Amino acid sequence: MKIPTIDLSAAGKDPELVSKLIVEACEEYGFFKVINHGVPHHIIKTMEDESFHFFRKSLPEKQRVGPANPFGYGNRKIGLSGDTGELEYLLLQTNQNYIANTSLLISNINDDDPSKFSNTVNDYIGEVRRLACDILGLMSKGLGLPLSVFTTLLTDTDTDSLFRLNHYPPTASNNPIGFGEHSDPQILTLLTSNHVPGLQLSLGNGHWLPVTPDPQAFCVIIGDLLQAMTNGRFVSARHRAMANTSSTESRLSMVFFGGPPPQTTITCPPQLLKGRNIYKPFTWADYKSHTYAHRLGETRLDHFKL
Ligand SMILES: O=C(O)CCC(=O)C(=O)O
Ligand SMILES: [Fe+2]
Repeated sequence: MKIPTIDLSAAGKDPELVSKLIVEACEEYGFFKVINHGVPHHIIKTMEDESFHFFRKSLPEKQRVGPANPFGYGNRKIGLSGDTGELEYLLLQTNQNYIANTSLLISNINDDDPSKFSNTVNDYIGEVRRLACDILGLMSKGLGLPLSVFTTLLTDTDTDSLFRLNHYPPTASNNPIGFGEHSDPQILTLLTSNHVPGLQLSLGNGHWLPVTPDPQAFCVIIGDLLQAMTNGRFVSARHRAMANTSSTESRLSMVFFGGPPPQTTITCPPQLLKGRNIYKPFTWADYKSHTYAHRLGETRLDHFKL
């Protein structure tokens, strides 16, 4: 079993081939890596530096940006339904007002330049959103759909995308789990991490495939909404992160979750529908309420099966 790695620079010359490889990876794993993705290295590096700068602050300082209810700084508690893991995180909405306000709160702590964090986050999000749209465009092409069916959901002014910084400090705790098994609820996730390992992909039946960390690559993870919009043809990948057992180094993952405007109806486009619908139509707002009310590890999409 090997995680597919797709060279996006080949899409210029042979978009049909790259689209086909992406569709195959989405059907088989719901998970693949992309390289030569065009996100400049310095944008990723600056985001990583700013993240570590934040996580190095004292606990009471970080807690001023929390609790994550659901947004802001969180420590060990994941979500509001009792899940826990060996990590701390910062979960952010991606709209500019929210980023500006959070950045003020963060920079006030140490009298940092208030625009530093917001500029870094905005630059990063701009790049990963562009990358997410490139990938969604290639998926649509591979599925024979109009190119914009999925991308408009992320470019709409009301797009409900999130950005999450996960910090896994070295831990001697007995809890082996950093971030428990789950699928991401949105459309598409783009994750990059530093070189410390931890991420694992579920192969079903209790088997897990460790994902070799590659700071030059992005992991692309299919979310529940894309599984519903393809009527189950694409699978949302179940994954988890193990606690960081390195003795000295911290693990950092930076995760963009591309989500649609809350009132978007999620259903399979007629051109793609073969046979009958597996899922009843629902809005993203409905799906979020359901998600927040349940445990991380539940197969939340099953609730919307017909
Ligand atoms: O940190 C990781 O590698 C996984 C994090 C994750 O799955 C998430 O934030 O949804
Ligand atoms: Fe995830």
